[in-house]
Amino acid sequence: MEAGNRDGIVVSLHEISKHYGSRKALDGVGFDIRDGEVFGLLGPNGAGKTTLLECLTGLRRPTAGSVRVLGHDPGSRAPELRRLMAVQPQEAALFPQLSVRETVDLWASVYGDHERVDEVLDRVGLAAQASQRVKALSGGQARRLLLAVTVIGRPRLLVLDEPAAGLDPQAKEHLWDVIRKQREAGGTVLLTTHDMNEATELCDRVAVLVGGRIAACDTPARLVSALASTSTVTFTTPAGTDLGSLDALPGVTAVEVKQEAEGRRSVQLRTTDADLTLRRIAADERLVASDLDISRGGLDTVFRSLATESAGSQEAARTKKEVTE
Ligand SMILES: Nc1ncnc2c1ncn2[C@@H]1O[C@H](COP(=O)(O)OP(=O)(O)OP(=O)(O)O)[C@@H](O)[C@H]1O
Repeated sequence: MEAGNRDGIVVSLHEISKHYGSRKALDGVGFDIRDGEVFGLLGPNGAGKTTLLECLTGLRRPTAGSVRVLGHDPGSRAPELRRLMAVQPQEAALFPQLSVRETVDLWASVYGDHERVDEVLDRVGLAAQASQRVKALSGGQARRLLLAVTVIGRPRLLVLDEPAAGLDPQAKEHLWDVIRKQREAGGTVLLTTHDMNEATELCDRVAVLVGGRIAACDTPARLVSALASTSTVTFTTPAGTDLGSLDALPGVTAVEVKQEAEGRRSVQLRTTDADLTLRRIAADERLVASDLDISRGGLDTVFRSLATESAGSQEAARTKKEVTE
């Protein structure tokens, strides 16, 4: 095992705050990332995700708190850390005149131990473009190349800021494959994403950052079972049907008519017991219900409620402060 992660902790953040003048971008953030985890950082625009990644990769110094990455202070720019942690570079780091293979060869030459160049090109979906010049690549292809140069040195920790942004579905598959291979090889991944499906599919744990604070941190499944308690049930019924009985069904918290057309009415219910609600609707002959459907709460439901709740409580705290001042 590598020095610095004997306790199985690759990243350790404790009470991190970062202020830009009077703006608090991060406010007492703390969590650990374990060896071999794919860890997702989620949060609405402006939540502080990039700032946190910058503190973690040594690009910024936090105003307060401590960061350890593989046993090092990232601000120290330890050469050991540069070898162990790979951060996806910006497009400006690429030389337009080089070919795709020459680019990856060049990055590989920096590392003593590295993956086979052709194997990595294949993994990111650029095998067919290996001889093409960088300047002739499309935006999505250039992002694949950036991913290739990030993983070529077999990093212990891979840090990716919104890696899926701007990728087509096939390129996303390649990205997910790269991330899964990193985990299979025993590596750790930290990524930010706005895609809840991606977070659910890929991440072992996620932290939801809202207004510079951690609103929740757990596995996607545990967050969903703890926080996304309601599901949506929809069905259609003949227009004019009496819907009065629906409110009284066990678990139902809201009933809404979504649409009425051609003698049919589309009804949507929020419920904490989707299976029971569905059975009762199907069994109620007066409803003549058809097109019954359930949409269970997922990580997107959790995300929306955490973002709204935290934004609401921060607004309330600000108002209270203004009132008392
Ligand atoms: N260099 C800076 N100077 C001043 N304020 C900044 C600076 N960088 C970020 N901020 C502010 O800090 C807050 C957090 O920004 P950050 O870019 O970390 O958010 P983010 O979660 O990455 O957002 P996004 O999802 O939009 O990329 C925002 O309010 C932003 O305006």
